[in-house]
Formats: sequence, C-alpha cells, structure tokens
Amino acid sequence: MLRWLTAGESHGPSLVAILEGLPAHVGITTDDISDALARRRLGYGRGARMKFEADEVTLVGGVRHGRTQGGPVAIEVGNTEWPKWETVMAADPVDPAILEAQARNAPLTRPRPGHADLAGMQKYDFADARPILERASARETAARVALGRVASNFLEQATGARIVSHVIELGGVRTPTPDLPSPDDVARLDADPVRCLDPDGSKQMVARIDQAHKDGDTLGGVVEVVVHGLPPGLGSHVHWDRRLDSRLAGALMGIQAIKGVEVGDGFEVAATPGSLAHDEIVPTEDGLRRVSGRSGGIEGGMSTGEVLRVRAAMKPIATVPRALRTVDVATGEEAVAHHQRSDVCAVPAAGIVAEAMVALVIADAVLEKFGGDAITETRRNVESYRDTLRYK
Ligand SMILES: Cc1cc2nc3c(=O)[nH]c(=O)nc-3n(C[C@H](O)[C@H](O)[C@H](O)COP(=O)(O)O)c2cc1C
Ligand SMILES: C=C(O[C@@H]1CC(C(=O)O)=C[C@@H](OP(=O)(O)O)[C@H]1O)C(=O)O
Repeated sequence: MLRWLTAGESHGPSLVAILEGLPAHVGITTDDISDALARRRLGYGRGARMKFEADEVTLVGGVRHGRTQGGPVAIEVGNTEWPKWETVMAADPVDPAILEAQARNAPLTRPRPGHADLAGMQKYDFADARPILERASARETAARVALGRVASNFLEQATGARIVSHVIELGGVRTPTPDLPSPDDVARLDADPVRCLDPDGSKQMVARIDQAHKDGDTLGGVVEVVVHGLPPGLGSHVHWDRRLDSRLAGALMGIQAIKGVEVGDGFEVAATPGSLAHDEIVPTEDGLRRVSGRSGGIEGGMSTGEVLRVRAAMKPIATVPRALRTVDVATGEEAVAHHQRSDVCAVPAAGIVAEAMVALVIADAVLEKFGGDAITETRRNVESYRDTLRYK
C-alpha cells in the first residue's frame, strides 16, 4: 500500500512531501522531479509568481545513488520568495523585530468568495484569512507533482505504463473531437501555450485568456489524463472503495478548484442509448480488444487493459481581479474581496497535477495487485500475470 502526505504553506520556507510503500530500486533523480515541476509552471495565463518561482528540489530521504531504498521517500520543494515573507510567516518569531513587524501586519478580513477563506476562519477560529489561504493555496500542488513523478517512474519501470494529459476545454472553447495524446506527444503538448493538441483550439484558448485578462476576469476548463500500457485487473468490483474509478475520482476531486470528474465519456454516455454507450469486445490478432474507448478503460471498477482516460473540470480562478462582493468580517460592512496577484487561468497546470494524482492512485493499485519489495519482484509479478492471463 502506498501512503503519501504533504505539508507546508504557500509563502512558508518550503513544501515537504513523503511517499511511503514503494519498493527498492526505483530509479529517480532530483532532475526528474525538477523537470516535472517545471512542466507545472508552464501554461499561458499564469501569474507573476510562476515566472520567478524556482521550485528548488531536495531529496532528503529514501533515495541513494538515484535509486529508492525501500524506505519513505521525502522531498523538499523550496519557496523562492521565503526571504520576503519571513516576517509574515515565521514559525518561531523570537526576534523582536519580527514580532513587531507581525503586529503591524493588517489581518485579511475580506474573505474571497470561491476560496476556503470564510469557512476556514469560522471553522478554525481565526480573525485573519492568512492562515487559511496559506494552506488552501494550490502552491501545495508542487509537492504532489514531486511525489507524482516518483510514482510515475515506478509505474513505467514496473509495468511500462505511461501517463499524459492535455487540455480539452478552456474558457468555454472546446476542442471538437479531441484526439487521444500518446506519450510521444508530451514534448509537443508541453511546447503549446495551453497544452492543447488542436492548433486552432489552442489559438482560440489563448485569445480567450487575453480577453479575460483585459476584462479583469478569470477562466476554468477541462483536462483529460490518459494512461497507456496498463494491465487489466487493477482495482476491483468487489467493494466500493476498491474500485479504481472511485479512487481516481476522489484523487482528482482532491485537487484545488476541481469541481467535476468524468471516467471515459462520463456524462455524455448518460444521454446515449445502451447500444451505443459501451465498448464491444472483438477477437483480434492482438487478442481480445474493445472496439471503442467510451468506458475510459475501466469496467466494474477494474482497468480493462485498454487506454485509461479520465477528465477533470476546473472552476475559474476564484481571486477575480474585478473583485467580487464580500463582507469585511471585522466591521460587518459590505466590501470587495481582497486581491493579490493571481493566475488568470491555471488549467494547463491543473493537467500536470492531475497526471500526478493519477500516477499515485495507479501506482498504489499496481502495488496492491503485484506487491514487491524490490522493483524486480514487482516487474516479475506483472510479467508472469500478463503471460498467464486466462484470456488474452
Ligand atoms: C495549479 C493551480 C493554480 C491555482 N492558482 C490560483 C491563483 O493564482 N489564484 C486563485 O485564486 N486560485 C488559484 N487556484 C485555485 C484555488 O487554489 C482554489 O480555487 C481554491 O483553493 C478553492 O477551490 P476549492 O473550493 O476547490 O477548494 C489554483 C488551482 C490550481 C490547481
Ligand atoms: C504558487 C503557486 O500558485 C499559486 C496558487 C494560488 C492559489 O490561491 O491557489 C495563488 C497564487 O499564489 P500567490 O498568492 O503567491 O501569488 C498562485 O501563484 C503555484 O502553483 O506554485
């Protein structure tokens, strides 16, 4: 079983992340993790911070000479801006100058609609939104992407499976019938400003972001994550919490601002007659194959061995420059929400975060099915399962 945790605030010294339960000998380097974090910083429409945020990675435990050791993998991702925020965020303000500066800091009392601010202030009994927004911020997704890269290295090395995401809708612009990206498309997708495979769609999306920026507005969209090369039988039909689809949906919904998840054609299938809604099975030279991929490669809560495909819908960024109405909780008066620099759109970045969450869930399902204390053992178990499948 894989377990993972993250800690840290948006403007604290660093984020930390721990992944426990991986076998030994998974190849992973600081450069691999830095590359994954660089992909998350890309994407047209992100705010100023992504231009200078360096995501300084330190592997602080569990990896030696580029290989996991079987113990928990611990990763630290430094926040470049820490020196500027030290007075606001210091954990142990023993220095009187820091104490004085903290006392001078005005509390944030105009909670932003669409954020955790107000419910968090109520729940945790704060008169300042700062402690809530610091942890609610999607800065935390840098830690998940770091863990996701470790998980996807394991997945590829143990099973050969590879993950890729793309943007299929942004600001209401939807690509007509999105082609499924292959792992070979990753470089092309990463080079596109909005990580969209369709050049016309990409242009329209960029124009939509420019318009929203001019209008003081923000945008959301839909990302799709595709996994190639999985064996059948990950997850199970026998209990709700062992279903691969429910585990993927929970993990994707756990990303900040994700408000909907689809497995395969999801909501569209609900409006389609049964004769056209499923994936018929035919014998081929490659063995038993589905003629279509509407189910997203999951049936009965298990991977089918076909391409796995899930989607996540992101709401527009909630810190809207043309500020939304709120109440100043210090006075009870009507006010506009506080606003600091913010993204206009973070849908392409959300795709990278979604890849990470999918990698973690599937790596967990692979370990559950195939076990292994060394990756050679996991790989051997995967291969013998594939070789001895009752029906191929
Ligand atoms: C990659 C990424 C970047 C984000 N950037 C911002 C941002 O700059 N400003 C903002 O207000 N919200 C941003 N968000 C969204 C907020 O974190 C999110 O709306 C907030 O946590 C409340 O969403 P929830 O109701 O789903 O928790 C971002 C989300 C993601 C996934
Ligand atoms: C820092 C990141 O995203 C941040 C997510 C975020 C939010 O409210 O979620 C608000 C912004 O942060 P700041 O308030 O410091 O400008 C984004 O830049 C990141 O993704 O690494």
